[in-house]
Amino acid sequence: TCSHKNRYASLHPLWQSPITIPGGSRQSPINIQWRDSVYDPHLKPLEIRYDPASCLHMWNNGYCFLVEFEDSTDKSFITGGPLENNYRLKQFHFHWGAINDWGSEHTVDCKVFPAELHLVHWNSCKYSSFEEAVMEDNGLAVIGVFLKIGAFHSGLQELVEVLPSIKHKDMLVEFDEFDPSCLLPSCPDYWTYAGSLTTPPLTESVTWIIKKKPVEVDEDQLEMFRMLLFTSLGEEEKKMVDNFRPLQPLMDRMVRSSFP
Ligand SMILES: COCCCN1C=C(N)c2cc(S(N)(=O)=O)sc2S1(=O)=O
Ligand SMILES: [Zn+2]
Repeated sequence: TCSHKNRYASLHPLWQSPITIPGGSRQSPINIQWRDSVYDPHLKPLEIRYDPASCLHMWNNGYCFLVEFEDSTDKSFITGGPLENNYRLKQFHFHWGAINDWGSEHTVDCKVFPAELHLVHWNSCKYSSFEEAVMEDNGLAVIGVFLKIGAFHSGLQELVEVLPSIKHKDMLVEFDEFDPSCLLPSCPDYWTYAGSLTTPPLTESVTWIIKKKPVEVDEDQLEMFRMLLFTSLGEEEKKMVDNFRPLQPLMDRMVRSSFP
């Protein structure tokens, strides 16, 4: 197991006692042990089709900030990769730390990244709504992208500039014409495994697709995430940081790689 540095010391009440759900056999996040992952030559390339016009708004839900998409039709979706069907984009959000030494949910060979992007999609072929898909096997597909400190990211800057307007829990702002594919690395390589939501309801309905290559953002951009608050206007201010779940046991799961 990875050394549990004091990155778990100051977690959001949600994760003070890492909630383990009774009978959970495929919980997320996990440490991806590169040498234990199995190359699967049958994995297809992931196809990503996002329409910037389907972007609706950005809001602070008291745990992270998220950008939500109009999902009444297959305007923005993914298919291919490990997926049997089309999965419609519902929202994307991030997890990050109080400092750059930690923040990601998944780790690779116990390496922690300062932040992690999650693009949440639901199986619009098998289910008629996101709410239904969240509870069902193979209902969701989440793409995970690691963030590392490096060059300024012009696409991310469009999000960063809006953060001050959603500083407090439940604040929402209109946001449109944003194409989240600008947040993905150009390298197609990924790992995939069967897992769960990393926040309540922790349902075991997620096909995880974790990109091998991180994207670079600069430290001022990541520092802007930390100006957000978990708390509502008028409450005692609590900075929105360390909103990641502790690592969960792999149990008898296999992690497949799309690359040899
Ligand atoms: C009916 O909706 C129930 C709420 C479920 N959702 C809320 C989250 N916090 C959430 C976290 C997710 S994560 N961190 O596992 O990607 S995906 C996801 S979500 O599927 O969008
Ligand atoms: Zn997430």
